[in-house]
Amino acid sequence: MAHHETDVAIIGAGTAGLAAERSARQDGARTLLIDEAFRGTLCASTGCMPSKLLIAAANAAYHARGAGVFGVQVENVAIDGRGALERVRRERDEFVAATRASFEDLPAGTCITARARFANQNALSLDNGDTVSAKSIVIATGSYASIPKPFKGIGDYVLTNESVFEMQDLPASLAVVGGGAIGLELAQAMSRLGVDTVLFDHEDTLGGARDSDVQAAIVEIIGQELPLHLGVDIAVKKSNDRVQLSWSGASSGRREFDRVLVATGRPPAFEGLGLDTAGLELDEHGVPVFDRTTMQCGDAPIFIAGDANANAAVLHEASNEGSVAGHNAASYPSVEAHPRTVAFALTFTDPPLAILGESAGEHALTGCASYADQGRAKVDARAKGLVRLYAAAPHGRLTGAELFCPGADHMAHLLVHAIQRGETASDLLDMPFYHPTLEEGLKSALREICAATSAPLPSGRASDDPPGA
Ligand SMILES: Cc1cc2nc3c(=O)[nH]c(=O)nc-3n(C[C@H](O)[C@H](O)[C@H](O)COP(=O)(O)OP(=O)(O)OC[C@H]3O[C@@H](n4cnc5c(N)ncnc54)[C@H](O)[C@@H]3O)c2cc1C
Ligand SMILES: NC(=O)c1ccc[n+]([C@@H]2O[C@H](COP(=O)([O-])OP(=O)(O)OC[C@H]3O[C@@H](n4cnc5c(N)ncnc54)[C@H](O)[C@@H]3O)[C@@H](O)[C@H]2O)c1
Repeated sequence: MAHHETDVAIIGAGTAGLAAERSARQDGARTLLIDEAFRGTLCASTGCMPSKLLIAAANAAYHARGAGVFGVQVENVAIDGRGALERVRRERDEFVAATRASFEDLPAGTCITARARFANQNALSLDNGDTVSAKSIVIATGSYASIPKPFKGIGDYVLTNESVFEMQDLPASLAVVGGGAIGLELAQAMSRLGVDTVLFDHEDTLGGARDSDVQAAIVEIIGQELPLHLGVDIAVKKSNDRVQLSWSGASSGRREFDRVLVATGRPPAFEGLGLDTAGLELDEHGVPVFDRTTMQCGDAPIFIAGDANANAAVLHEASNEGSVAGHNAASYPSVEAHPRTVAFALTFTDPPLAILGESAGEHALTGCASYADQGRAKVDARAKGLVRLYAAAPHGRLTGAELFCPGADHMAHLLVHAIQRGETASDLLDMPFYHPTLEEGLKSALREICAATSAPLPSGRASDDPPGA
């Protein structure tokens, strides 16, 4: 049992906590990084990286099967489920090892392996018996996979992002419950890997898209690959060696599956943290009320970053928030506001879904481009989906976008950077676009916005596209 005194104590060594520790230390603070296990970040171990590795395998299978359209015959495409999952884990383990190696680079004595609990606003008690006093504390405890009650009673047959990548082989059939980012990505990947997959959601929307045309496109395009049951209530029970789902609502039915993957949201991980003893104001979901520009909880010497604040649960936000939290924790009671970057979320389906900036809103000017007939997309035999751009009158300053089309993961960067720089549709059209590319497809949406504003099409630039653009 030891007592530790420090300037900044950080609870949680994930992406947010590591960024917080680094920035507080760079500001000259003494730091302590407390984690229950130092397993490596969620992103590397059970999040971004293994999911993208599984998607890569799935897309390899999909493209091999689809090569016939180009006159390339690939016979007998077979999925080695064990091999696919082994590669996921092998590559994933390298990402995890790199994260773990970064713990070892921290100054000696920085890391404490224990679960932390608030004793008061400046003190923590650890489950190894140690105590910590700190001038300020950063909460970076991440999130956990919530499992709705009915699914809790069926043991190992229920998978989450924590167990799905540990399977030794692919199941023959899989129910995916929850059509958010995790459910959509993994359902499509499993289906492409030959698993008989069905996706369920109690809402009638998928992937968090706010635009009804984009929603309709997601349902149509993903629905061509696997059955979707949206707007349904689901009951579940174990049935011999399988799981039986019954659903009712917008559709109804009953079916047995080998496994069920639950992806119904990830609330903040606050269990045992003693937030009540920290004297913080909590919102209706039990999350400390905090300032998005300083990451400070009220006026307390406590800061919160990453999935723990349930605000923007994606990696680059966890990293930036951690950096701001660490900086302000080090300088507390003086804190500095850092403007947020434009909201940016990608879901790595095929085609990918990108949601940027503000939603359309009542007064937004909108521009639409279909990718069902877009030149480069047709060349690549992946012509589907659409783009919706939003802009503010009177000049057509870009404010947001939703893309569900080939290349959306890359084109979204171009657009989100333009939004953050305050550029107009006309400004973007003044830039060169190469032919034939997916980016060219954005021009018709940008022109639509220009046509509705006082900002003219840039002079000296083509107002039409060549055939095949
Ligand atoms: C399947 C999946 C796929 C994803 N894909 C993407 C993607 O492609 N792109 C993207 O941008 N984002 C993606 N995300 C989201 C992204 O992974 C998270 O937003 C990000 O990793 C959160 O980082 P964090 O630091 O907040 O949490 P974590 O990395 O989870 O860190 C929290 C740490 O806190 C520790 N901890 C918790 N409670 C305590 C306590 N009381 N005491 C001590 N330690 C504690 C935990 O052990 C853990 O190490 C994905 C998430 C999932 C689940
Ligand atoms: N590509 C990425 O960046 C990426 C990938 C995966 C996850 N993530 C992050 O992880 C977070 C969590 O992902 P998620 O997909 O678990 O959550 P989510 O909140 O995005 O989606 C949960 C879905 O489950 C549905 N749902 C909830 N309870 C249900 C029930 N009882 N029955 C049926 N459906 C139910 C909801 O309607 C919703 O569609 C996301 O918010 C995202 O920020 C990001």
